[in-house]
Amino acid sequence: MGSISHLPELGADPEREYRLGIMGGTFDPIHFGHLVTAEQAREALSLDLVLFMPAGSPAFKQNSPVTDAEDRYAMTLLATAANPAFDASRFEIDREGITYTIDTLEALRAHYPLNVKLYFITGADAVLDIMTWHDAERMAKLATFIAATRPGYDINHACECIEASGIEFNVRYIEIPALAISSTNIRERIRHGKSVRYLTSEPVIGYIHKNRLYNTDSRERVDALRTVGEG
Ligand SMILES: Nc1ncnc2c1ncn2[C@@H]1O[C@H](COP(=O)(O)OP(=O)(O)OP(=O)(O)O)[C@@H](O)[C@H]1O
Ligand SMILES: O=C(O)c1ccc[n+]([C@@H]2O[C@H](COP(=O)([O-])O)[C@@H](O)[C@H]2O)c1
Repeated sequence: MGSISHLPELGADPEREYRLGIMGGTFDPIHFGHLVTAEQAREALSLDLVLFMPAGSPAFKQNSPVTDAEDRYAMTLLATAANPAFDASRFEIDREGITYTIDTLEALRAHYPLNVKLYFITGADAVLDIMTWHDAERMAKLATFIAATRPGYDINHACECIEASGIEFNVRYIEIPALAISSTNIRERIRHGKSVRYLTSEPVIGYIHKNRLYNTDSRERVDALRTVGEG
């Protein structure tokens, strides 16, 4: 499974409880919806730190093309750099195979002493199907799930689905300022030459343009190279 390198120190004082937030996502690209969600969760649950964890090979996106993990990690690093309570982790992108949250939570649990509590942050869409995630019952024992409201998704419905599953998830629901931003929409806008300013941070936008991510040009370039390679 591999160890988690470069992890921040937490849990040194055995008399104190520490709270570690994990913001998991594909982050293709990371945007202000992710950052607001993490920051509001940090404040609402008094988290000591939020670790942004780009998924290496997202379990539910096996049939969709996903941008190279190094690019998604670089953008995550750029977007989180200015917040002292945020950190970006390579753990899931350095792991081989399909990325399952259970593997990450088990590794974090083994790494930190028990006075460090784990909080996995999700939006209302992702939390809706946590009962179908790999090894959901074991996962439910390792972390509290923070479910944040997201425009277009019904948090009450998510709540009902989780209850109906019969798995005893510990879920905390939080209301956050609504930002109807998605990575899909950002990718679409770039493909059509539209502005993505104020949907994600300037350094992320700079990185996208410098590396020609998401635009038709780069897609055509990849296809052309593939054709040459095959020919
Ligand atoms: N605007 C938002 N408000 C609240 N939560 C969000 C928002 N965007 C994403 N999230 C949450 O962040 C986590 C990671 O999301 P992800 O990286 O898949 O972004 P996405 O915008 O949903 O991407 P895509 O459009 O490619 O599916 C998920 O738990 C998701 O619910
Ligand atoms: O472990 C699983 O089976 C699993 C299935 C779907 C999603 N997840 C995690 O949920 C987070 C959001 O996923 P996504 O695909 O919406 O970006 C991310 O950390 C994923 O690794 C995890």
